[in-house]
Amino acid sequence: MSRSAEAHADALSSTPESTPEPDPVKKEPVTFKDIGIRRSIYRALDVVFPAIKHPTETQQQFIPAILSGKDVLLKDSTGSGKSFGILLALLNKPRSEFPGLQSTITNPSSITSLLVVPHRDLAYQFVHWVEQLTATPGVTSPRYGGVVAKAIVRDKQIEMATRISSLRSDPPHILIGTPQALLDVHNEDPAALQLSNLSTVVVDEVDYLIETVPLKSGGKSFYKAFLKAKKKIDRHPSPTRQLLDIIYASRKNRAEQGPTSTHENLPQLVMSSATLRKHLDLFLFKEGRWLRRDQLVKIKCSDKQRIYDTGAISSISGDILHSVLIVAGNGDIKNMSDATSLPLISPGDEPVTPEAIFDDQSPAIESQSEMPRNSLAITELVDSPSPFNPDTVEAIATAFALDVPSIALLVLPASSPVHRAVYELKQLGVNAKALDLTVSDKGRLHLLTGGKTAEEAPTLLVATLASIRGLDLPSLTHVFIPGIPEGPKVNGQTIDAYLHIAGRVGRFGKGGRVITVVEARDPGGSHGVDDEAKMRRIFREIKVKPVRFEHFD
Ligand SMILES: Nc1ncnc2c1ncn2[C@@H]1O[C@H](COP(=O)(O)OP(=O)(O)OP(=O)(O)O)[C@@H](O)[C@H]1O
Repeated sequence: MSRSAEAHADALSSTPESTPEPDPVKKEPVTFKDIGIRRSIYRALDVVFPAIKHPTETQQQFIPAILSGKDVLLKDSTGSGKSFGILLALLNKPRSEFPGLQSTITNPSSITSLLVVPHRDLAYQFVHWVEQLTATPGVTSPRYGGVVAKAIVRDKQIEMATRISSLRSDPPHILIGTPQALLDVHNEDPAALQLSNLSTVVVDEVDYLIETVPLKSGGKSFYKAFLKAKKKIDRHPSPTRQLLDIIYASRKNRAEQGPTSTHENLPQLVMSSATLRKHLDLFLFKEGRWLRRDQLVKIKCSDKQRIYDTGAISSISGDILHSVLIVAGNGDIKNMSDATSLPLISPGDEPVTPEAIFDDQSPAIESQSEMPRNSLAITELVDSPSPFNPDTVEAIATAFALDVPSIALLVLPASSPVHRAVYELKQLGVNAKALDLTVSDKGRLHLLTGGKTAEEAPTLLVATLASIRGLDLPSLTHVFIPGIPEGPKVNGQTIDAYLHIAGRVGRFGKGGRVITVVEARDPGGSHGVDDEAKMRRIFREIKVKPVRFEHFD
């Protein structure tokens, strides 16, 4: 890496909690070269991603930090270039040597970085970015020494033995995998992942992959619930926790015995998400102990989120319009009562401070499982009762028909039957498909590059939250959410879920629309607070003014 990048990273590490002031002397925009990215990569960027001209503010901070070998804890809004920037940093690293070559490994190359992601579509997105960048002449320099990236995900089609032999014969420079798939390989053949020789470990969407129990002050009953939840997690740690415990076992053991050594030969650790709550932060240091406190750069660029007088919430990306449709059960579909077509921020409203959200300490224990693909036969679909409210499905189909030009995404609650929703939407004439980037190269290319296939009717992709985190689908314009995301209660988990779902649109200068469809309910009825009021609370928390969806009353 260049000296300037090194100096930059050192400066960051000396003030780990703060964002460094921009250099007042340098007026020219910072380039990828300035932050230590090597020539072949920034030239490939010019060719393959011509819109990516300069590193974003966050990338200017975390790329040099990663290149300098520091540990990094990164939080910035969805679509701010975290994943892409991390990948550039990993590509930039030289390939590690494999010490003490083992006779069983035929290729002397070693795995330099391990990138842990929550679901397989995100793994394929990373591989796709690598393929695009390295297809450019000059980028696949001999320094990679073989395969640049490979994905390891749970896949019934690929035998474990095949996976392992592929890793052993052609270990990639960057191994991208879902936690359970990686753990499966490790359990079968501990040497295949080369965990003891890694230079970098990245956990993307870390708050999803490492479960923690919020520390909320409260009465005895809360404390009891807290202890119970904590015990459960400790007894059954997520695959990501297990993997990190294996990789950083020596650091953890030493920490239990006394002060940590800064000279351990363990990989740097990078953790990233758009939402990182305090209890995870605390856990990472107090109990996880995988990170090195004295070698840590913390980057939290939350101040870039702004509200516009359109009512949209935005990062450095485009505006996102938020609407809520209420279905009444008699065929009525209307906008939520206080949505406005000329939204204004009232003078008393403070500018958005997502730190308030960051500090929220609400129960948030998500399922850590890798989402199995729903693959029910059509007959089973028809015979089983629908778990969906038909009015909600109809409202989504109508809104889709009226407003979506090309591609929209419907994000169902965790463990909802995706194929059932696809089936029901198709019955209403919607060109619905389960989101699956593995289906075909053509389909993947279409989705990941935003390419248009003019002959195809507008498409509604259907997925669950577990399989859309971090995904970047450039041609997406609309996101639909049936009901309170990860409801029924509104807490920190709900708000994070909404932010991650909404964040699939409005990325890097593009606009987008998020439409939540909720049922009208009697507030005094058995459900207590109605869903419209819950949506109002979510919008208050994220400082968003809902706007009317103009096709309805
Ligand atoms: N420096 C840049 N300039 C312009 N576009 C960029 C830049 N870096 C990344 N992008 C583009 O921004 C989009 C979002 O990037 P990315 O997926 O890395 O965001 P993210 O912060 O990881 O989002 P999420 O929190 O949802 O995972 C991608 O299409 C990527 O190509």
